[in-house]
Amino acid sequence: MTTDENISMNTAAEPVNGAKLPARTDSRAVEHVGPVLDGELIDDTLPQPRRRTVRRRFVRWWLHSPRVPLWLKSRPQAVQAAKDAAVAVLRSPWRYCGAVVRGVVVGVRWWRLWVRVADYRMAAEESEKLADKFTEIRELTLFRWKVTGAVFAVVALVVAVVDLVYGSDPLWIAGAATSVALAILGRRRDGSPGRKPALAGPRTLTWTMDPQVLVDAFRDAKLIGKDETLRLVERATRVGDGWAVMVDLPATRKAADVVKHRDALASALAVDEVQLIAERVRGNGGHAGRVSMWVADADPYSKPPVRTPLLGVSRWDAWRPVPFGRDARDRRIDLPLVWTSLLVGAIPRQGKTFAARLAAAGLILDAWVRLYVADFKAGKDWDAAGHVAHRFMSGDEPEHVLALVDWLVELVGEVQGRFRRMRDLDDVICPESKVTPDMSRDSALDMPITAVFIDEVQVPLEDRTPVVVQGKKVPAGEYVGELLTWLAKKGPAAGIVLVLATQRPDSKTIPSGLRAVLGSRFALRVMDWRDSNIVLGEQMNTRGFDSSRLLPSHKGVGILRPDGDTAAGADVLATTVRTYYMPNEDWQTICQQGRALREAAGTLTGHAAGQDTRPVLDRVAVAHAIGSRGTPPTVPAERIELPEPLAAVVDYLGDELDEGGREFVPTAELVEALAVEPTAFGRQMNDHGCRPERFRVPGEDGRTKQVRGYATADIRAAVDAVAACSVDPGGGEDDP
Ligand SMILES: Nc1ncnc2c1ncn2[C@@H]1O[C@H](COP(=O)(O)OP(=O)(O)OP(=O)(O)O)[C@@H](O)[C@H]1O
Repeated sequence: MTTDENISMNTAAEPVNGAKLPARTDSRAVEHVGPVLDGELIDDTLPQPRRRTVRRRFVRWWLHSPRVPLWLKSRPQAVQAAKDAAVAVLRSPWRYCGAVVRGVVVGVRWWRLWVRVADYRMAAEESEKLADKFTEIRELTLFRWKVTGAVFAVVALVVAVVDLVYGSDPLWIAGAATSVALAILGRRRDGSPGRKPALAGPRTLTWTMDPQVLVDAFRDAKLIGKDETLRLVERATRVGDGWAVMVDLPATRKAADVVKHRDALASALAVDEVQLIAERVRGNGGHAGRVSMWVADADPYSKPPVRTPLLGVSRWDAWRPVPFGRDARDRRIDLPLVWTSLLVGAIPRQGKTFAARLAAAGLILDAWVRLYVADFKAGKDWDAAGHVAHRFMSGDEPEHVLALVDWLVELVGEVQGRFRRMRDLDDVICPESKVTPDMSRDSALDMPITAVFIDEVQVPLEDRTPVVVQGKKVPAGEYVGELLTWLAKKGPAAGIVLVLATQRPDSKTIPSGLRAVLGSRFALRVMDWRDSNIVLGEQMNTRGFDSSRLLPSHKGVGILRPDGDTAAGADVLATTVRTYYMPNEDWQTICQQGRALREAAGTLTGHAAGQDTRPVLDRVAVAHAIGSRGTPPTVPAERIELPEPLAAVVDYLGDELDEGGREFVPTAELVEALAVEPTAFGRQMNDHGCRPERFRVPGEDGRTKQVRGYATADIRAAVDAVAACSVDPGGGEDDP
């Protein structure tokens, strides 16, 4: 580390996050810093070069050589191979007997054809000369019968003689040799017609023993061609309550197609499609044609639901993915929430609220998380959250929608404030323009993770109550959509987590702009594939993920498309998950625990602390942030009465006042149009904060000239300021 003499390390810097951080300050005093050492940072977590010994080279070759069988490389594969061998040995007597019987049948069939001179007879028939050749064929048949009788007689004689002379031992040996010959004759051969037995019992188990059945299933499902075959990468092994196998498809066949046509494969394997999990193996160990399959013994979701593990924990770190549910293979699926947002969609009574509450539970158990909960279902489901939430409301009236608009405006202002403050923080505390775990827990910085839960978000999004936004009436729902889109886009980096649940995941209700910026999606059962795509994303049904195919009885089961890694793997696009079961009493316990944690940490604020403050609305800042609309006075338009001459100016300008319309309007034009006295008009406009400015405009002769006038942005701000003053004092309360 080198140092500049004019700069010293101020060891008495203010403590940040409990630790003293060195801060650089200018100082004229020269401070001795001891010897100056020069060094280099080495990251010893990276793979370091190792000496290549003969043993290492051999081990490397052994592990990578395609000539060494897989069961000699991996312990689980060896165990499975031993099990398969034991099963094969136990089954061998039956298989042998079966082969001998088939050999006898094949032999007898062959003999019948020979004795009836079938080939000659057929040829004669085909050339329509059977009548001519009849005598000849008959003689030959008689002769062959005689040969057969003679052979039998000779064999019987030989058996009798051998028995008399040498005893029964040679006969046993001959019998054994004959049975081997018959078993070879009757062995199962690919493509031998009439020799492939119909499979009895569940095919699920058969393919684990006989890979040929798996190949046939792939062929039947038209995932590979008639002449193509599969390569087993890993033989079938027992994993959880099912069987797992990894296969390589023939060249040019795609694993994505197998995932897409899982239903056909499930049918070919005679299992329900919920029992079959097919995933493309990605990354280093995989390629575009490698598929990992897992087939459950029974419907994995018919088991009783599992309670959330959060019940047993005393606290949770919101930065850790929250336990969300379990997949069919019973792997735990955790959902990362910070730095992303979540959309939950389903038809009624499928477990949306339960899923959203699971996400909330993890955040509630972190005392540093600030919660905004808006329950437009207006039921009891979210009531317990009122004990921990900074802002809470439950209801589905227009006044609740207007209150939500105020919350969102407050949050947009909050996000902007956080970005401004982050810009001023040094690189040690804030390395990027993103909230870090330490920052979120530093009360001096006041940037806690802020989670916004909106249940039945379609209610505010469809609300038609007109609100005046920058002098123009817009439906409240449209404005909520814009604010949510902005928050979902910019909020995550500033520590805002949006969780939206909707009963109507259709394209009209959830604006496409909003959907596009919601990082994580969870689709429980919906009516058709279009709705499923709206929640999960475009074309997801063609990639094999369609939540309309989930069964109605599978409550809490949905397709999760996470924004980040899950236990199913970082490269897995989506997984079917059954959420943990968290009934109301567990939810209440968690909320009480969250309250106790907040009381202990001194972070209980707002509604939960009995201080329902009005949202802080920085309308001008929001106007700049949202861009398209400007400042949002969240009161119904008809309730606003603009004073003169502002009302006349707004009327006169109409749509031209909108952003994207005129930039300024000359004073002379207004005076003439409104027929007002110029000095009084100027004074009244000044009272509303509109001061005339000089603007350069091109004149009729082509030259630029200066004109006095008003900026339309100033007029818009004046309108919004009046609207803000006319907000009904009860209209913005948190819990109306
Ligand atoms: N993981 C789960 N395991 C088992 N049952 C569940 C699970 N999640 C939800 N359920 C059941 O599904 C029912 C409906 O859940 P929930 O109230 O969350 O549905 P919803 O989709 O929010 O319904 P609505 O649209 O009517 O508000 C619950 O009463 C619960 O019994």
